Amino acid sequence: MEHFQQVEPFDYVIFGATGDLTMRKLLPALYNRLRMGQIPDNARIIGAARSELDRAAYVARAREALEHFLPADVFNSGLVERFLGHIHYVTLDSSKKGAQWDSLKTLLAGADPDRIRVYYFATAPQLYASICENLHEYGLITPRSRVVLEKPIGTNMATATAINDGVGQFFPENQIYRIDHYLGKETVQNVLALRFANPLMNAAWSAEHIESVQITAVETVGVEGRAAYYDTSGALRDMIQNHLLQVLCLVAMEAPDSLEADAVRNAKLAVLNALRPITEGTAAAETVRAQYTAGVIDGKNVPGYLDELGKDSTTETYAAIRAWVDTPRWKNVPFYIRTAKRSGRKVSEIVITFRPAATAMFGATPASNRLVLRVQPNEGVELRLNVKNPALDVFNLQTADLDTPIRMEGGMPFPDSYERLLLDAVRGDPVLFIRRDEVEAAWRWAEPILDAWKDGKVPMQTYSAGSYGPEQAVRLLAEHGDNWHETAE
Ligand SMILES: NC(=O)C1=CN([C@@H]2O[C@H](COP(=O)(O)OP(=O)(O)OC[C@H]3O[C@@H](n4cnc5c(N)ncnc54)[C@H](OP(=O)(O)O)[C@@H]3O)[C@@H](O)[C@H]2O)C=CC1
Ligand SMILES: O=C1O[C@H](COP(=O)(O)O)[C@@H](O)[C@H](O)[C@H]1O
Repeated sequence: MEHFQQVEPFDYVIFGATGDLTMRKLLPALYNRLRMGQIPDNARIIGAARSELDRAAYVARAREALEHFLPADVFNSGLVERFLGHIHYVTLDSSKKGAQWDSLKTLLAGADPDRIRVYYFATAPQLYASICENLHEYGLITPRSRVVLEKPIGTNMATATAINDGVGQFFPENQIYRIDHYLGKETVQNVLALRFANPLMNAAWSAEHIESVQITAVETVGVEGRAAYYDTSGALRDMIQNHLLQVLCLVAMEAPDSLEADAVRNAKLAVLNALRPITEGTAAAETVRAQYTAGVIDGKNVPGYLDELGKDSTTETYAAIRAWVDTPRWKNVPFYIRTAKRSGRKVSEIVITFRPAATAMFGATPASNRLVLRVQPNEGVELRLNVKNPALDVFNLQTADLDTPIRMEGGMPFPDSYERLLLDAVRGDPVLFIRRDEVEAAWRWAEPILDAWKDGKVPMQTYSAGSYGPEQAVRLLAEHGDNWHETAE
């Protein structure tokens, strides 16, 4: 049975409290932690946004959101009312100074000054610096305050640096928690357990035995209600610069000395710094970008990206990249990364393909061992082995998949990654959050790719909604005799 430990009393101030992220993810996550007995009775969740609402009106919105976003078997009206009792609201334009900040100050002053304060920025990143400036000016930053920054941390190196500088002027790095919800996913954290707690894996975890690595995160949804954001972002900024590079780091890093935040972050940073730059000259060979056209998903017709947007756009909804980690451990091992909106399936997985056995004793070369870490859905680990085919009287091989689901006791679904991360910030545990130098190293690698795309060095491909993606992405692997995991079935 997992043990959820209560945390110290806290005030969680959410800037952007009326927005999609708060309603869809943050409030349900905090409610679930209350259900698990983790939220102290006197903890407060303080919403802040410009909308002029009193506490009752905000609580009514929060109740509606919980009704809408929580699964029916998790929604318990008694517990929901208890949860709503923790909620407060202040109307506040965080870009401006003025009396509204005094209301927040008065509310916060009602608790012990040593109480943990988490300021969660679930609002536009352009506001982060001014929120911090105001928090400082109104005396709201205490030694036990921390700030959680939602992505995107910038759209390129310059804007990321500006955000980091703006926040860093008022909060030291050890009080800044840059959230990446992929790091809160159980199977992503399991990469560390699998690699470093199993000598069997650890011994084989290098170019000597590994032929290639695939990291996939594809989804059936399109841009939903977020077209305005997504069209200025695209697949590379939305998923690869952050989530998938973080996953790549965990797969590729050297063993950290401990699970302390800086040990893990230093090891990840070394990987980011070792990523081979993709330049205007190599982008066409190493990257593929594409937009979805109309298609069918789950039996339903869906429009193409441009029709959904209602205008022309050069934003990619699919990206595939062949990345190289230039360290002795990963010499000549391609890391294939891909992400897509409107794919035919929702899958996030890490696939490690091992080199085939170098033996002639079975006639044909045995199939490569393949390790699949299923991040979602059906979290689990799958290992393809060669075994003797018992059906024949000649000695022939067949493959057999060892498949272990990873489940909570009692078959309960895993907590949403936000649940863990929100409370890690309360506990002051930054190991699953990203340090400034990691964000900037990721931009140093990603930005030249975006530049090459903007300069037209890589043609925009198309793929039908519901398909696996553009043909060119298949070729990216075929050049090395590889194929994407689904095409191998
Ligand atoms: N939605 C999602 O799934 C995800 C979102 N994110 C990130 O989270 C952040 C929020 O996203 P999302 O919830 O979708 O955005 P929304 O546009 O839905 O919400 C924005 C929120 O910010 C508030 N706001 C806007 N301007 C101000 C201001 N000047 N002062 C105070 N509050 C303000 C809005 O409320 P009001 O108008 O009342 O002021 C609203 O509560 C963004 O950085 C986004 O990139 C990251 C990952 C996923
Ligand atoms: O950060 C984001 O992630 C989601 C995908 O997350 P997942 O946990 O469902 O895999 C993606 O839909 C969204 O565009 C992106 O901003």
